[in-house]
Amino acid sequence: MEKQSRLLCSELCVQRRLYEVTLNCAILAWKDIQIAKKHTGRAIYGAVKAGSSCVPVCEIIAVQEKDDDTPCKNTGKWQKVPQSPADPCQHAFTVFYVERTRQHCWWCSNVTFHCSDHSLCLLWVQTIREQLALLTNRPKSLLVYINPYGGKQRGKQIYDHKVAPIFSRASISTDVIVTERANHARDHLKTEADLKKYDGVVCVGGDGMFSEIMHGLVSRTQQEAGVDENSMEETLMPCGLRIGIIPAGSTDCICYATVGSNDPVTSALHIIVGDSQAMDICSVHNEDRFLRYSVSLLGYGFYGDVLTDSERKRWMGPARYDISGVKTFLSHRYYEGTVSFLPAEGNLGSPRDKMQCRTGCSVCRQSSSDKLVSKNEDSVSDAECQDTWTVIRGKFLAINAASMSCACPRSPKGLSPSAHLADGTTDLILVRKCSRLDFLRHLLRHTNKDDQFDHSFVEVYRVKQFRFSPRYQECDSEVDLRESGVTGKRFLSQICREHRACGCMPSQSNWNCDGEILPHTAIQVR
Ligand SMILES: CCCCCCCCCCCCC/C=C/[C@@H](O)[C@H](COP(=O)(O)O)NC(=O)CCCCCCCCCCCCCCC
Ligand SMILES: Nc1ncnc2c1ncn2[C@@H]1O[C@H](COP(=O)(O)OP(=O)(O)O)[C@@H](O)[C@H]1O
Ligand SMILES: [Ca+2]
Repeated sequence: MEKQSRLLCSELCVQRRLYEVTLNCAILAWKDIQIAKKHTGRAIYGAVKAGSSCVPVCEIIAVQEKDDDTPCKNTGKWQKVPQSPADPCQHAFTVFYVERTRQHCWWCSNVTFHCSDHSLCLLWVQTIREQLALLTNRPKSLLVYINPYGGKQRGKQIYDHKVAPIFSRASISTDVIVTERANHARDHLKTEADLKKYDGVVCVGGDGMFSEIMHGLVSRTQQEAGVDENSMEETLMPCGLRIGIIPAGSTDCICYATVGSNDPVTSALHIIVGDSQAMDICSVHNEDRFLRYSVSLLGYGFYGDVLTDSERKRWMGPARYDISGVKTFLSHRYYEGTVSFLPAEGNLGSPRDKMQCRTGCSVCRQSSSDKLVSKNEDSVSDAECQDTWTVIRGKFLAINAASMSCACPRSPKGLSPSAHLADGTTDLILVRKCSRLDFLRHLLRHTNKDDQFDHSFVEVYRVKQFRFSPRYQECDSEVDLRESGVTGKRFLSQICREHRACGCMPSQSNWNCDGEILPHTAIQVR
C-alpha cells in the first residue's frame, strides 16, 4: 500500500464512524480512526485489521454519488437529510465492489462514505471513476443471447433479476436477444450481428447454448479469415471476442469448470471486471466433412445414450439426465470399436497428476508459448508424427474425451479432474466392458474424492488428436448403408452370426458432443 503513491486521503464517515480513507491506483482502503488510535504503537495487527477494510480497484464495480433522498445502502434504512452544513453526513458516495462469499462465489457489496463537503465528495467520485476508466480489459458494450427454454426455463428471469441490474450499475450497455428457436443465436452471430459494436458476447443458458454461440463466433471468424472448416489440416483462427456465461442450463459444466461455480451473479461480476480464460476447442470431422466443435465432453457409449434418451424427456428439465442415467446404466450395453490417438508430448502433465487447472495455470501458459515457437519454426507436421499413433481395439462401456475437467454440480471434480482448460489437449477416457457393479463403483467415484481412473477396466490418456471407428461401421448412417449396399437385415445377421455363442448383443451408440448428438459415429478429432 505504502509503495503506491496516494491519489487521495480523507477523513470520511461510514455509518457515523470516522474513517481514514485512502485511494492509490491499486487499492481503496478505509480504516476506523478510533480503533487505529487505540492501537498506535502496538503491533496488534488483528485488532487494527478489525477496523479496516480494503478493496482492489480492479474489483470495484461502480461508484455513485448518493442522492439525498435515497435509502442508506449500508443499513437499508431511510436517512433523514441533515440540515446543518457542518454535518459530516450531508454528502455521500457509494462504492460497489466484489466481495467473496462461499467458495468461488462472488457478491456485489457496497460501502457508503459520507462527507461534509460536496466538492470533496465529487473529487472522490471523479478520481475513482478515472481509475476505473484505466482498466481497459473491462467490456463496455455486450451482445446478450438468452435461451428462454434451457434448464428450468428461468434464463430470462435470471438475466432480468440478477444480471441486468449489475450490468447497468457498471454502465455496461447491452443489446439483448431472447432466442426464438434452436440455432437462432448461432445463425445471427454467423451472418448478421455487427460484431464491431461489441466487446463481448454473453450466453444466458446451458452448455448447449454456449455451444451455439461458440459455433457462431468460431465459424464467423474462420469465414472472415478464409479458413476452410472442412479441412482437418488448417489451423483455426482464434476468436477476437470473449464469451461470458450466465449459467441457466441443466449441466452448466462449461461455466462451473471455468468460474468454479454456477452462480449467475458471480458470472456477471467476472464479466464486468473483464476476467478472461482461454479455452481449448476440439474440431470433430467425419472424413472431409466438418461436424462440430467441442469444448467439454465428447462421449460415446454411456454419455451418448444418456443424452439420446434424455432428449425425449426435455420437459423434465435437468432431472432428465438422472432418469436417463439410471435407465442407461441398467441397460448395460457395450460398444465395439477402434480408438487411435496421438499422445500429447512435452511438459503437459498427465490426467492422473492431481494438478488442477487454475487461472494463470503454468501448464497452459507453457503450452501456448510452445505453440508459438513451433509455429515460427514450422516444425514437425502431423504427417511426420504418423508413426506415434496408438491404436486400441476393444469393447467399451464408454469412450469419453474431456477437453476440460467437466466439473459440474453433479460431479464437482469432473470427468477428468486434472484436465487443462487451454493446453491444446483432451483427456481420453476408455471404460472397458465390465460388470454393472464395477461400472457403478467407477461412476460413484465421480462424486467423491476417490480416483475414478484407479480401476483395471479404466484407461486415461492425454491426447492431441484421436479417431474412433465403430466395429459395425456399415450401419453408421442410412446413407452409408445405401451406398455400401448393406441392408439393415444383413447388418443384424452379421452381428447374430458373430455373437451366437454368448447370446449378447453389442450396440451402436451416438456421440454426445457438448450435449448435442452427432450424426456420425466414425469421427476424427483434433
Ligand atoms: C451414481 C452417481 C453417478 C454420478 C456420475 C456423474 C458423472 C457426471 C459427469 C458429468 C459430465 C458432464 C459433462 C458435460 C456435458 C454437457 O456438455 C452436456 C450438455 O449440458 P446442457 O444440458 O447444460 O446443455 N450434458 C450432458 O451430456 C449430461 C450428462 C449428464 C450425465 C449424468 C449422468 C448421471 C448418471 C447417473 C447414473 C446412476 C446410476 C445409478 C444406478 C442405481
Ligand atoms: N428459443 C429456443 N427454443 C428452443 N430451443 C432453443 C432456443 N434457444 C436455444 N435453444 C436450444 O436449446 C438447447 C438447450 O439449451 P441449453 O441452454 O444448453 O439448456 P440445457 O442445459 O437445459 O440443455 C440448445 O441446443 C439450444 O440450441
Ligand atoms: Ca484441454
